Amino acid sequence: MWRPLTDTCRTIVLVPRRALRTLEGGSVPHVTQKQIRAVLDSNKYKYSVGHASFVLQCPFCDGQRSSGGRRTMFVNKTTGGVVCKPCDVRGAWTDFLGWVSKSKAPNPASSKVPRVVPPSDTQQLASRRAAQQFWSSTTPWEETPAIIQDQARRAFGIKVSCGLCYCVFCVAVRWSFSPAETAAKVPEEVHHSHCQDGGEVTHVKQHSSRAYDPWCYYYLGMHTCGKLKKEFVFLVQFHTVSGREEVWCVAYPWYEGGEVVRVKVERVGEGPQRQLALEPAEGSPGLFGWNTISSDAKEVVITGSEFDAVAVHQATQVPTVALPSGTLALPPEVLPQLEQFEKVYLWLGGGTTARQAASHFARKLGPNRCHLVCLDSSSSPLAALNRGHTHLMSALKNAKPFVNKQIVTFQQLREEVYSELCNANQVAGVKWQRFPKLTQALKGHRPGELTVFTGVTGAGKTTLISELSLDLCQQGVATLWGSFEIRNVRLAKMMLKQFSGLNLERHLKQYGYWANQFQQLPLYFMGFYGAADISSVLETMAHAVYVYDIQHVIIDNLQFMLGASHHASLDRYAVQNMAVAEFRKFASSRNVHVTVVIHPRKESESSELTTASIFGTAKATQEADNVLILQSGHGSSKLLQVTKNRFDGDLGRVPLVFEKNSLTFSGLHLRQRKREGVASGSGDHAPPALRVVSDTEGAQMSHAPFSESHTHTPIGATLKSVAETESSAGSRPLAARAVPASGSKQKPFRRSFRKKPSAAVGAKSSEGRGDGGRAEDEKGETSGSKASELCSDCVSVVNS
Ligand SMILES: Nc1ncnc2c1ncn2[C@@H]1O[C@H](COP(=O)(O)OP(=O)(O)OP(=O)(O)O)[C@@H](O)[C@H]1O
Repeated sequence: MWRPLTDTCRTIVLVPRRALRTLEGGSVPHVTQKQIRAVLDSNKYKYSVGHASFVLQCPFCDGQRSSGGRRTMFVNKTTGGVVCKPCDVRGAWTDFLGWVSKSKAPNPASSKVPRVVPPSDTQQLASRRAAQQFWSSTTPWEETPAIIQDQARRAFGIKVSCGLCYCVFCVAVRWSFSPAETAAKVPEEVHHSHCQDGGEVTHVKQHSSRAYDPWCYYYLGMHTCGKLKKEFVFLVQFHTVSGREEVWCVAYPWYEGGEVVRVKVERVGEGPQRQLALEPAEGSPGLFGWNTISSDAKEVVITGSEFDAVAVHQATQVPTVALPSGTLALPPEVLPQLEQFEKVYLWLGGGTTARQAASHFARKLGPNRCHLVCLDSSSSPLAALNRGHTHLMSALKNAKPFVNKQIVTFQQLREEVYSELCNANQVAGVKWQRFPKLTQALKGHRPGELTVFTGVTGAGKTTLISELSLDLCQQGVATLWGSFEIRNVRLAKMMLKQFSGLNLERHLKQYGYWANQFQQLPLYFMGFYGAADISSVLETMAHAVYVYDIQHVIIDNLQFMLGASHHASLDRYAVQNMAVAEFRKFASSRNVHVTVVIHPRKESESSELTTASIFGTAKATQEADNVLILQSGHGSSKLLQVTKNRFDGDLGRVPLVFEKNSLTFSGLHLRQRKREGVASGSGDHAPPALRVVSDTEGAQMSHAPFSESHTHTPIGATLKSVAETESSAGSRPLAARAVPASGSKQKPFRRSFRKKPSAAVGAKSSEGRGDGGRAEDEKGETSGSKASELCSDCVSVVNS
């Protein structure tokens, strides 16, 4: 039977692990390749020019630690960041300069230069030990209950087409072995008849000339030896609102130097239940499949998911690795590992998002060696293999070189155009979940566009744009905020309220819980405040796009950024036009969406703003792809007007209602409750469900040993899945435990719901389902007659 949960098989922290970071204004290291070369030359370092890095013998490696390692240091060409894996030295370019000046060695390669930054040996060893201990506590696949095996196959889309071991899922098992463990003897020749699809049988021949063959090893392990030592499915705990929960996960090891250094874990489940984790939580990202790559391999396939990697490898036998965060990011930390390859195939899937990610990654990897693989317009390698494709090898052969030229022909664009036609929905961009009417007008948020956003002073521009960007960020759009008008602490506080849907000043005990969730968003802030030099802002943006794969940059606002004093000699309009042109260029060349807030010129307060009201010349609106205007209405209600939409021309008005407790304009929480009351089952397209926890629970969770659990898929959706798990497990509904805030005796929400029988039912049933605490909670927070007015407004927005 599968192993019971032990202390060693303990809880893990969900990924992507991202901290909210501030990119210090002006202090982002700016270095050119010329400068790096000059420093290396002047210090007499011998180096070669790699694809993404300069490669040199590490001057910091000491004999002991680097034994067996390659003593190779990589200096990133774009950032100047340095890495030497054997001695675990890593740092920024400025660190490197500091070490070099300290060493003052006439012959640095041979002298004893003090190692400056690496973590202590004990730290590194403890981290590796934790990973290996975790890895060894996995439960063998063949010992997992059949029901879990089926669930896992279904969840990961793995079609088992034969009764033997040669399905993709089984094959994946072999990736869990270290080279030492896999030194098994391979029989002279083994024939498998597998992957039957529609009557077609693919015969795979294994040759004895291969010292080690993954598939045969599994074959031997399973059928000759009868038992495997380690597998990759095991039991792990996740922290939930109700406490610890035991769930099945698949573990993907990241190897370095022949040993497991970290394990990525994916929860077995469908849709929003898919969660990721890393053990240990702290450490560098790695590549799945690295242990299968020989040091002299000259080509590699990079996929977005682990099972895609296995599928490609199975079908083509070409060295293949999977990225740590799929199509979301290519962390610079893994670039040195990929330096050895002269040819890199990027096979991230067939959709528009995958294509865009592949193009972005190709620029980071060095465009000249990159080839883009696309089997057809929508399928991943695994899906293709499941369909019985025997053409994965020819897809690799037909891979197109990455086009990074000024002149292209239609022939080169032909497939991309076809893919866009097939994936019209994806091309339209990421949809706002909180603002469906905005999605209806703009269709989505697309990379490479410039949005100009305006509204009168104090209308709520920052508040609204914050919620709009948060909505996208929760869906995985990596976001960089440049707030030149209000400090980052205030901005983050506002976003946290919008994220939790709570007035956290009244629920301080829940701060830890929500902060832990919020911290996992791919959200970054520039450290500028007040006027700033546009070139430093652009440099910071470029750095963030390279290092953090930023997809959305917000400049709030342009007038504050430009300031008055900076360009006294120049016409203000000219300065603004220049800045707008730079942002336009940045958006197009980097394929990043840039949103710029611009104040309007002073106009009569009674009249509505128009496109022509935007301060400056017509340049800003001409350059923009989208123009959004926040129109002030009566009381707390406002309108967001779309006055320009270059994508498909649809214009429109989005009704907004300001909710003071959560500083939101979307009415998300009310809409959520109403839907749960009216419709049964929310489905995949439901907006993220945020939930209320009681103060006591919040406090417990924020101090719990693994309270930093976080999600890969939109956080709200994951929390919702947790709620479902809870209620299905028959645990006490959360609403019953939620502590209502003290205060007002009014019941505005309940009253307004009572007007509509279906909504009233919903309010009641939502209590039973675990989120009704919010109704109790909010009734204490929403005060005065405005509250009841707000509530009926929101219901009407929902109805509309
Ligand atoms: N509809 C609203 N009703 C009441 N208060 C609001 C509304 N919208 C925003 N606020 C509040 O008004 C204040 C100013 O909002 P915000 O900073 O978003 O406006 P802004 O348009 O960006 O201002 P500025 O013109 O100074 O840039 C904030 O405290 C915000 O919470």
